[in-house]
Amino acid sequence: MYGVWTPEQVGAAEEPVLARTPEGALMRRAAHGVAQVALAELRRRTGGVAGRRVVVLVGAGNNGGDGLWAGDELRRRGVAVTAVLLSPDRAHPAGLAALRKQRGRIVTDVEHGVVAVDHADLVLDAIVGTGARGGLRPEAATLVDAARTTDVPILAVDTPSGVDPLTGVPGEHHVRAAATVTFGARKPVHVLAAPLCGPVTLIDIGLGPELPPAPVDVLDAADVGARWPVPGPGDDKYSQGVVGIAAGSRTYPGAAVLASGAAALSTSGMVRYAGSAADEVRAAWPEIVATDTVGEAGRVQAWVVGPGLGTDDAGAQTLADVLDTGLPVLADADAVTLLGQHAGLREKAAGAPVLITPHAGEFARVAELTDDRVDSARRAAADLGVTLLLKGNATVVAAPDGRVLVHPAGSAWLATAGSGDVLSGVAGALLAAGLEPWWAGGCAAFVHARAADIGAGADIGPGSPVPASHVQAALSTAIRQVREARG
Ligand SMILES: NC(=O)C1=CN([C@@H]2O[C@H](COP(=O)(O)OP(=O)(O)OC[C@H]3O[C@@H](n4cnc5c(N)ncnc54)[C@H](OP(=O)(O)O)[C@@H]3O)[C@@H](O)[C@H]2O)[C@@H](O)CC1
Ligand SMILES: Nc1ncnc2c1ncn2[C@@H]1O[C@H](COP(=O)(O)OP(=O)(O)O)[C@@H](O)[C@H]1O
Ligand SMILES: [K+]
Repeated sequence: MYGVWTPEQVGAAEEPVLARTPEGALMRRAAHGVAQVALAELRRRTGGVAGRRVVVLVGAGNNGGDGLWAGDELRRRGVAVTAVLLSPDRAHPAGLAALRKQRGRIVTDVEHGVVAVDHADLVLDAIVGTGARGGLRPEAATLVDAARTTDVPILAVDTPSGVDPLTGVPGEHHVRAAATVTFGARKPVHVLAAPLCGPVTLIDIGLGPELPPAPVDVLDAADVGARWPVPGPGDDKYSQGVVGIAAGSRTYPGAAVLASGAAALSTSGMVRYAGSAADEVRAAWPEIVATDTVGEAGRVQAWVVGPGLGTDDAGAQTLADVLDTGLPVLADADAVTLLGQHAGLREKAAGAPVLITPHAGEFARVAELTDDRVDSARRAAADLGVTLLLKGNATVVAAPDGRVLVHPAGSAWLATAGSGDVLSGVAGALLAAGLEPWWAGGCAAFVHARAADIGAGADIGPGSPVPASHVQAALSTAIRQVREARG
């Protein structure tokens, strides 16, 4: 597990470190990290460094200072460095003097900057970092667009310019980095907009002791593998936690098959299905015990309710029935919509071990969703008194006590119909096995995204579209992989 800190928290942690270190030392350390990664990128992409062309886009703040000092170091290694100053009068004075001394080329107009970008082997984006406010200004936007048009690789300094460091929301013009070098701590943008950052290298600048507890956690494979429920010698089919699935309908039997099958693949105990798609579930998964109603289902240790359920009175009654059991409940899809429609159902859910899993549209039915997805999820979880998993390329899981984790999917192959049904089955199985909702949501999101990459072949190559039933089929491999990763 690793932490993510807000730009504000990182800024506050920097202050005491700046106060006890020689002036400029922190920036030099940061810039050294940038230069090292830039040299590695040049070697990897062009086979060498001497004579290679690097263009540094330099903003007026300390982010620009990082870029200038990195340019100085690259010059010393024989790289042809051009710095494009976006605010020539305000460029970091010491960094600029250092680069001039190394006979770096300095350009102060956008036209020449665009020509330099066109001929670059690598661009360093040092336009703006944690001090970003609003969308990129016109000159910066022109240069960023030029880099995108020529398809030159961009190494982002701290954060990709034009992407909000706190929310990860990209402005109209923004950098899409091939890689990012960040300092002191990872920031939300690195996990909320991971595809715009590329692989992120973290440079230690000594902030560790000054940082507060991380407001956002990111799970790794070992965290998930260590918690995945597996049977022990004394277990039987009941003792591992039986999961009940109340999903699907005559119109949407597929949701029931996808959720139930995913649950069966996620734990080795037992899955019960209750609903009007019992025939379809039995046909696809003979090991699942299927009945027509929740009342007939027999004992379970957690319920999944909602996928393909319908939002009519019968759906509302089913949701009420499972909430009344007091067992852990995973409420997805139509169950989220029903929670939005009925205050009485929200009351039943509040304070109970409930995990709700809305996509953005469903989220808006239960709470306000702003650009700040982490803050929105945290507030909604606290207000509703449930754990909330907000779906998307970066999944956000928020507990009512304020804990938040983000899982960056890595690819977008999950953007396919029915994949959410698979997630609900996985998370429900984990709830039944006794994981608390926050961990169940986080572990399920991790394995789900891994299964999509395996199903798409994105783990071994560029990948190809993967239907939800193949995501479901890849769950076993994904679970084996996380179990192999446990410490
Ligand atoms: N502190 C430290 O010890 C360390 C800090 N470090 C580095 O400092 C960075 C933070 O530096 P920072 O605070 O100077 O802010 P920064 O990101 O350069 O941005 C401010 C400048 O950008 C401009 N600007 C703003 N918005 C803009 C936009 N949309 N489009 C275009 N321009 C925009 C804004 O202009 P203004 O509004 O003033 O006109 C101002 O000039 C941090 O990310 C890390 O890289 C490392 O060296 C490690 C040690
Ligand atoms: N662009 C994307 N990148 C990665 N994952 C995505 C993307 N879009 C959606 N997902 C994931 O795919 C799943 C879709 O769930 P959902 O919207 O409920 O679909 P359905 O209702 O069709 O099953 C969620 O797990 C979500 O996080
Ligand atoms: K930047």
